[in-house]
Amino acid sequence: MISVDDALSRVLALADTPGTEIVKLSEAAGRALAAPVTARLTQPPFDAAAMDGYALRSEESAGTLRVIGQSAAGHPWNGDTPPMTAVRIFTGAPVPAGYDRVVMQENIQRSGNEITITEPSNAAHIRPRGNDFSEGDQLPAGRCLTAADIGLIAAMNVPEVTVAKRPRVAILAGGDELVPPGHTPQEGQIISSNDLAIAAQVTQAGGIPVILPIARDTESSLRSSFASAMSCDLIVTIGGASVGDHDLIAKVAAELGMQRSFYKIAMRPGKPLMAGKLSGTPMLGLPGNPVSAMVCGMIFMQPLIRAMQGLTNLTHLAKARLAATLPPEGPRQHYLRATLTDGPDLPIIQPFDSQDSARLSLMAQADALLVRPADAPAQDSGTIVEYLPLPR
Ligand SMILES: Nc1nc2c(c(=O)[nH]1)N[C@H]1C(S)=C(S)[C@@H](COP(=O)(O)OP(=O)(O)OC[C@H]3O[C@@H](n4cnc5c(N)ncnc54)[C@H](O)[C@@H]3O)O[C@H]1N2
Ligand code: MOO
Repeated sequence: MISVDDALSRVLALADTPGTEIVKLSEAAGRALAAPVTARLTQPPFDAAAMDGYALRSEESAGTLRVIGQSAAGHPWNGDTPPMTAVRIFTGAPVPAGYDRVVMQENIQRSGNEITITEPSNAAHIRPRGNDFSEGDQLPAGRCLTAADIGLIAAMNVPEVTVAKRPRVAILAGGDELVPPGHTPQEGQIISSNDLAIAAQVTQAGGIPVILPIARDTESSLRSSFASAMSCDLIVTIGGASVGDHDLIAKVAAELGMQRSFYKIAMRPGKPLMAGKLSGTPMLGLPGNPVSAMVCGMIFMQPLIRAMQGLTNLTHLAKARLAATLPPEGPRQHYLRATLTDGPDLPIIQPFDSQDSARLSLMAQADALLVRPADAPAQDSGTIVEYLPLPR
């Protein structure tokens, strides 16, 4: 069995260079920027007032000044600025040439057309031209566009961006026991939840989930499901990955010519994970236990979907102090469902007593996956350990 790190590099190696498309800025939030954005102008384009007040010369600020006009946002003052004068100015308006300070109106006494400063200060209250960015400045590709990015690109006067196409991800759940939510299960049947949970993870990672009808535990049913999955950019199967008589994914995929990258990894939960390519399309075979499927979805599938959009993966392990004593770990890297509470220096992490990979209720309550390396020694309560935060 290969390690989790080795498996992750092999999974990421399945990603091709993403296809791109151009979208309007109003459609671009959350998309992966695929080409750098270059500012078409300088911002602010002029020295701008940062306060409502009066523009004047610093060296004349002790005297009485004559107000000769006004500069408002969108309506600059274009007249002269002779000595011992000031211009009424509003936030965002251009500071007329010749002046080097804006004094807030609260700090000025005005009588008719004359002002005197009542509370001197050295603050200029001017945003210099180019203070934010300059024409030609670039926002680099390879980032998932945030609200702030969208605002910045708009301010750069760029109305459209080149983004990676969202990968379409076929989700193929199978099992004779499964019926979709909303149906009344007959004897021996359960509700299919994995396909929907994995679809939600696909969406979170920027992909488009295509949930296929639940396949039966027969080779012909799986073959026809694979056939409908082939139009997608990634095929994710769930279940049927283990060694039972009805676990047919590996067999059918192999018969269809799957180029297997690996099958079975030193991970708990998630041992029967498989990965490879089917007719050039990346394929991941997730285990059927609901928590195993989700943990593998988070550790392998979501990074792959991000890589397919040209995004680098930032899996930050955070640190916490153990609230319990843990026994020595086995030969697989273990991801334990756990809760987090505030602690004096680091958060306190408490793994659930049950780590049954079928218990979705505990997965939904968990704040974190406590990551224990394979063969880790026993650890006392209070030891610093690493965890992956779960999305909330
Ligand atoms: N003899 C062995 N048995 C098992 C091994 C092993 O090494 N030797 N590995 C165990 C591990 S670890 C896992 S994980 C599971 C994975 O098995 P499969 O991927 O073949 O999954 P299934 O057998 O199809 O299902 C397992 C479990 O999950 C339920 N399930 C499946 N699909 C869904 C779905 N869409 N929604 C909700 N629940 C689903 C299914 O009913 C089973 O209860 O194998 C162990 N066995
Ligand atoms: O790996 Mo299985 O995924 O332990 O339940």
